[in-house]
This record gives sequence, structure tokens and C-alpha cells, in this order.
Amino acid sequence: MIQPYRRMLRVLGDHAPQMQRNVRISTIASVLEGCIYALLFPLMLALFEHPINTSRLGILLAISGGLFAIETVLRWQELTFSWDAVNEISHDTRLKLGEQLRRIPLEQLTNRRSGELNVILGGNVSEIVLWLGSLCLTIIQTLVVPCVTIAVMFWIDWRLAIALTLTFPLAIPIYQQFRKIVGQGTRQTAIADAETASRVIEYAQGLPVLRATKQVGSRSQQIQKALANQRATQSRTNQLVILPSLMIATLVEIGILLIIALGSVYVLQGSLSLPILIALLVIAVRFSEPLAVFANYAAVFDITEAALERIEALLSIQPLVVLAPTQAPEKFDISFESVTFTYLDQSEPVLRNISLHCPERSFTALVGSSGSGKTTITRLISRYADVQQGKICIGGIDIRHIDPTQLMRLVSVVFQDVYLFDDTIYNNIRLAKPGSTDVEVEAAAQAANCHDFISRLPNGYETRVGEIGGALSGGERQRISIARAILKDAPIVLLDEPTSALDTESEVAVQRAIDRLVENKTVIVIAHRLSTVVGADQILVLESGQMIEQGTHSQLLELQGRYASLWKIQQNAYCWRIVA
Ligand SMILES: Nc1ncnc2c1ncn2[C@@H]1O[C@H](COP(=O)(O)OP(=O)(O)OP(=O)(O)O)[C@@H](O)[C@H]1O
Repeated sequence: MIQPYRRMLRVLGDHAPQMQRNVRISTIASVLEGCIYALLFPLMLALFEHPINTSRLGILLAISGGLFAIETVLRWQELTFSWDAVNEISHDTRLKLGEQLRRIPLEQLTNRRSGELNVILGGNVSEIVLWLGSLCLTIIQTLVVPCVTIAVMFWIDWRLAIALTLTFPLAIPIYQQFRKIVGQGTRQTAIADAETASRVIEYAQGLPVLRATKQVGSRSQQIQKALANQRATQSRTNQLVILPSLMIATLVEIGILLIIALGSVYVLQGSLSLPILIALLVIAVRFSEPLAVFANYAAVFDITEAALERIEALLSIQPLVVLAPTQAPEKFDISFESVTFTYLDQSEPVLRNISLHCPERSFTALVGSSGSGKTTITRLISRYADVQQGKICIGGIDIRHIDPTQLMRLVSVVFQDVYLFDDTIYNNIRLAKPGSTDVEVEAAAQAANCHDFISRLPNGYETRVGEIGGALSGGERQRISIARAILKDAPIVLLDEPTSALDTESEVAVQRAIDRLVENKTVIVIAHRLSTVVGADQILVLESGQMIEQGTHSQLLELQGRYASLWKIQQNAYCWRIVA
């Protein structure tokens, strides 16, 4: 119980003192409540006295009333805190998580599926809030009130106090066992929930591909499987809970019966007065209720703990480290100095001892077979992840010394996958340079050859991408992505040869847009068709994460190596296409 509480305080951060204060208030209120119950004994005695001692009764009632008034004020404060703070804490924790998503290396994010992130950002914060709002305080009340009353009972009749106390230690091992069982079940349920969420999101995102490849059925079967697993896990957990829960409830009932039996014997023997036994029974029955359901709180504890674990894991990812002193480059050449890089959870490096230099405003092409490491090189320039050996510099400055926000400003990326948000075309382009005017956005769109097709959309630049769905062609989406890059006007441009998947007409339009984008920039292009990079200032040939050749097109042809053979293969394929 202490463990999840501590974990919760860590996750709450600045809100932790608020929570601690509330726990203190709740504890004091519960002590007072325990005292009020304890006062029942002298009250009963005073009531059963002949003749009734009215002044004594009055004093006792006044004390009880006073304590009750203070307790009510404290409980009111507790509740006010709970519900006011719940929204605030939930909001702040989401902001904190959002900020963390912004600061951690992208590699860490791509390693998590979007469904998992959805569970963390959406569901888990609410689960914590639920805990904050009621559970913690309910548990304090359930534990503190009986403890205080039992302590007072020892003072009145130690034999009955022991009878009631006995039920507590007996409940502890059952409770612990119960927690263990429920803990496992809850964790499995949480995993099953996250798995289902991930599968559903993946399915929705990949539906076009699944339809094209006639895989809709098999993938939906996977969702069905995940759903069935989720249901089975939940029902297994429910089954597991029943027996221990019943045992604790039974134990509490036995405790009450024991008090009645023992009490009756003592009353008959004359060693206990009837008023005290009545008070004792009122209190015992009052306590038995929360104690009997106490075990059920374990399930909520475990759900919360699993949620906290996931949130903590995300918050504990080391953000990108910015080395001091931070520097802003004034030149924009790019160099890799003996760079070796291994992806997270991989044992083999995907880049080995790579050294390269792309002079400012030069055009560099990366060439090589699939999986040779071309994309990884472009990713590392924008600090997708940090290299394990060597360094990457822009303008002679190690990129770890450049503030990440500043680094993002220096680099524009145009890849084949273009993500458009469900927002207006204006805002989708403006994303690259927040605050830019409509005129600037339109100028960028003109330069990227987008203006004509955007003007034909139902509401022109005000058309929401969601409204037209998949109505934009691949080439049009890419031109929007180029418009973003033109608007951003970053000195470095990274391109994953965006024309390779387009038809000739789109290719010409996109190529023209690219020509405008790359003017006077340091450009690195991942080239799939060698014909598009014949004019490059330098071509770097990669194979299995190593740079095996480097030079201009003619130099590399002369070398008669890997590039020359790739060129020959592509030329033959081209001739074959023409002949065919
Ligand atoms: N996020 C990742 N986690 C683990 N391994 C990865 C990750 N991304 C790429 N890899 C692996 O790193 C190697 C290099 O991949 P990379 O995408 O850089 O190659 P590439 O030359 O761009 O390939 P392609 O031309 O097919 O896009 C591959 O073996 C790939 O499986």
C-alpha cells in the first residue's frame, strides 16, 4: 500500500504536498471519528444509569458534538480538495506526459505502439485521479477509525478489545495473498487492454493497406482474438477475487459473532454491563462493513499501481541531453565523425564507424540496398536517437550541444509518408512555421505546385483534410509536405526520394517543387533511382551500415564497384521497360 502511495507522490510532482496535506487531514478526521465511537461507551453507561446523570450526559454529548463538528469541517475540506484537485492533477499530469513526449528521443516513442500511448495518456491518468479522489482517503478511514476505537476499548475491557483485534491479524495474510492473486490478474488485464487498444488503432490506420492486400479478414481475426483474450483475462481475474473476498467478509462476521458470544457470557457472569455490550455491538457492526469490502480495494490498488508504473516508465525515460554550453551553428555543413549506432533493444549496430562530410549548400545522395542504413543516417541528423560512438556535427558543432528546438528549426524533412492532420490545409502547411500569415502559406504552396489543386478543393485552403478523406493523391500530399518545408525555409533539407512512387505527371510536379525547396540548402537525399542523383555533388554508397564508396557519379562509375553495378542493373531494367 505504501509502495503505490510513494509512486503516486513521485508522479504527482508539484501536486504531492497537496495530496500529503489531504492525507493528514483525513487521518486527523478519522482519529476524531474513532474517538466519537469510543465515547459511545461512557454515553451508554450514562444513559443506563438510574437516575440519569444529566450533567454528565450533557458533557459527553457536548464533547461528541464538538468532535463531530470538527470532523465534519475536516471531511468537507477533504472532499473539496479531492474534487477540485482531481481535474487539476489530471490535467497537469497529462501536460507533463505531453511535455515528456516532446523531449524524449523519438526512438523511444516509435518503440511504443500508439495504442499503448493512448492507454497511458487517456486511461491511466483518470485511474490515478479516481484513486486520488476517493480510495486513499477511504482506506485511511477504514483503517484509522477501528484502530483508535480498539485502543480505547483496551482501556474499557481488554478481553473484548482482543476479540475484535484478533480479526485484524487474521485478515492480513488473507489480504496479502489476495493482493498477490489480484495483482497478477490485474496486470494481465491491463496488458490485454493495451493489446486490444493497439490492435484496434493499428487496424484502423492500416485499413487501406489491408484492403488492398485482402488481409482485412485475417487482421480483424487478430482483433477478435485480442478481444476474446481481454474478456477471458477479465473473467479469470473476477473468478480469482471471489474466494479471498468471501473469506475476509466471513472472518469479519465471525469476529462480530465472537463479540456477541463472549459479551453475553460476561454479561451473564456480571463482569460486563449490558450498555457496554450494546455500544460494542453498534461499533463492531459499523466497522464490519468497510472492513469486509476492504479486500476489494486491492483490485483498485493494483489497477492504479499498474497505471502508475506505466506513467512512471514513460516519465523516467531520459530526455534528450543537451550538453553545455549550448551553441547555435552559423554554418550548415553536416559531418559524421566515426559514428557507430545501434537501435534500442538491438544487439548489432546498424551504422559502423561512418565518417562523412556534406559541405554547406551541397547536394549529397545516399545510395545502397534496402536496410543498409540510409534512413538511419537522416534520422540521426535530427536526433531521432543519440549515437553510441562518434559524433554528428552541424557547422562544426556537435548536435548534442544544440538546443533540440533550435535543431528542429535547422532541418526540414520530406519523407514518402506524409502525415496530414485533420485540420485545414492552411494549418497543415502552417505547422512548419507557426504564426505565418495566410499570404506566406499561399506563397509556399505556389512554390510547391500545390496552389492549383488546393484552389479546386471545396473550401480551398480552408478545406479540412478530414472532410476530403483520402481524396488527395500521393503526389498532392507530398507537395503539401514540400510546401511545409519551403515555408519553414530551414538551411538543411533531408529527402527520402519522394518521387519514386509517383506517376510521371506527378513526378514532374513534385520534382519542380523539390528543385525550388533545395535551392541554396544543404541537401541529403535518400536515392532509390540512381538516375535522379546523377548530378549530385557527392554520392555515398552504403552497405550493411558501412560506407563502401564515395564520389561523384562519374568517379563512382570509373571505380567499377558497387555503385557501377547498381547503375548497370537499373539501366538494364530501364531498357527492359522501354523494350517491353
Ligand atoms: N526503429 C528501429 N528499431 C530497430 N531497428 C531498426 C529501426 N529502424 C530501422 N532498423 C533496422 O536498421 C537497419 C537499417 O535500416 P534503415 O531504414 O536505415 O535502412 P535503409 O537503407 O533506409 O533501408 P530502405 O531503403 O529499405 O528504407 C535495418 O536492418 C532495419 O531493420
